[in-house]
Amino acid sequence: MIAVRRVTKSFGGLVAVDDCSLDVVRGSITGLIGPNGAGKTTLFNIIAGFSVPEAGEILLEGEPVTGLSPNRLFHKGLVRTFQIPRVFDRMTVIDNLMLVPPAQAGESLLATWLRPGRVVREESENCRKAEEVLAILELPHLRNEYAGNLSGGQKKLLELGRTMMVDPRVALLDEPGAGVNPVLLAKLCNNIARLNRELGYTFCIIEHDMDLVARLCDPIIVLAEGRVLAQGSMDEIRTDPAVLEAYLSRTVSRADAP
Ligand SMILES: Nc1ncnc2c1ncn2[C@@H]1O[C@H](COP(=O)(O)OP(=O)(O)OP(=O)(O)O)[C@@H](O)[C@H]1O
Repeated sequence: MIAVRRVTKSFGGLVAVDDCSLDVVRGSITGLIGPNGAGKTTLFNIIAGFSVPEAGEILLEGEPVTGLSPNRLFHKGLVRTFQIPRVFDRMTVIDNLMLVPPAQAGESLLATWLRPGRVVREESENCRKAEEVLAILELPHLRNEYAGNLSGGQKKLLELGRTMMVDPRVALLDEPGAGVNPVLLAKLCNNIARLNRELGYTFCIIEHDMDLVARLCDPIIVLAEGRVLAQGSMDEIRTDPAVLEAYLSRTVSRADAP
């Protein structure tokens, strides 16, 4: 689904992603893990068009997409969420969902005059889809709540819901579990697994919560210093000496820090 080929990105003298190549296989829930500063978010930003690499290439189902804007990639079915959910606080939950589908006729003043039937049809289809998403995520009771009043975990569910509004081919989730209470986390995991199993969504997930990774992800790709250090199942990763070394050395160096 996604091929990263020899991608490099630096900030000043610091090489954040270093000649990195990896694949996200169609239909998988691929985990992307690694110590702080390993380059995970930088790589996500490059894949989703928020940042342009100095070298290398990104392919989406074989098509070169390096440097395309997030908007163009969104239209090609690639969506991403953020560690801190980006929802519209002053809009209701249902409006946050209905706003997502691209190029709605109702956004054009001319279309509302010339093709009112089409605008109404699109809007009601959009509303039906949003209600369906709310039902799947078990959020109908929050339908008319302002997004700004939701808890952090509920916002993460809403953000997942926003990706579902466009039936993405692949969704990149940045730390979906961070700051989410255990009850909502279980719900979030169930939904990701279900979307993968029943609707065939491909996911690539950055996550520090190893329970979540073990529960959802296969394969798991470990990044360290901007490169792929290891990949495989959780059992393979857990016992890989290079992976243990990368995590342990970080823990030790942090413990040594003043
Ligand atoms: N905009 C930027 N300007 C300068 N340096 C940056 C920038 N973005 C990232 N970096 C640096 O690049 C390196 C990789 O950062 P990145 O955020 O991609 O790592 P990460 O694996 O996502 O870390 P974490 O798990 O802590 O989120 C880090 O050393 C970071 O300080």
